[in-house]
Amino acid sequence: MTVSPARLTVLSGPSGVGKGTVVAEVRRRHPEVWVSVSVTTRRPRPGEVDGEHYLFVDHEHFDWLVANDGLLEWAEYAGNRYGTPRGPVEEQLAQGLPALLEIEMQGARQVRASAPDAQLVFLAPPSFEVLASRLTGRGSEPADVIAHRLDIARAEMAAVGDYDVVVVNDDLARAADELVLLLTAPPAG
Ligand SMILES: Nc1ncnc2c1ncn2[C@@H]1O[C@H](COP(=O)(O)OP(=O)(O)OP(=O)(O)O)[C@@H](O)[C@H]1O
Ligand SMILES: Nc1nc2c(ncn2[C@@H]2O[C@H](COP(=O)(O)O)[C@@H](O)[C@H]2O)c(=O)[nH]1
Repeated sequence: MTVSPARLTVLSGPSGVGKGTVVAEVRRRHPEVWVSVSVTTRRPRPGEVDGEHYLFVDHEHFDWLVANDGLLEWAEYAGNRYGTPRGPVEEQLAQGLPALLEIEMQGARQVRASAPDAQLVFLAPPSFEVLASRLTGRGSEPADVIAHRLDIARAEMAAVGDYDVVVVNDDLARAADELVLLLTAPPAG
């Protein structure tokens, strides 16, 4: 895969749309694609590995990272906090290599404000009903958390105009194809 010159790409979209699944498919095809590992105060789900899926930290550690400018962006989402460690992303970009963040909307807006050249990609579901069924079918959250995430999803879907590109995740292979193209496209301008 020939990647574009140093470029920060943000993949965002409602919980359950398939961001993690599409990124995993892209990395299955192109293991060299570098994806940031976020910190979170959320508890690990069964099967999630510390340092691989997330860096799982307590609230004190998260506060310390915020106070010491250790996060490129961070947000509170559905009762937990999530953030992108600044150092690894800056090191990647400083080497002229691309970096991919998989984050929610508040964080995407912060990246836009601090890095206007970043490419913001919105992963959209084929319909709200499909989104609800994917989130429920994943079986990782109780019903009240799913309802909360779907409420947030309504606001996120309404903000699609904030993004540079929309990729519809109806078919996994095609959505992955589109993300690969975006990661290899030269920066606009
Ligand atoms: N194109 C697709 N077709 C059918 N099912 C899909 C597709 N993409 C993802 N899924 C399924 O949808 C569910 C949610 O996917 P995933 O966990 O990747 O979403 P996510 O956007 O990363 O969620 P979160 O933001 O909560 O981490 C999973 O069960 C996954 O297998
Ligand atoms: N602003 C940020 N959002 C992030 C980050 N890492 C993940 N996320 C997003 O949080 C929600 C919930 O994730 P889940 O793993 O609990 O389902 C989802 O939209 C993620 O994309 C981050 O570093 N910053």
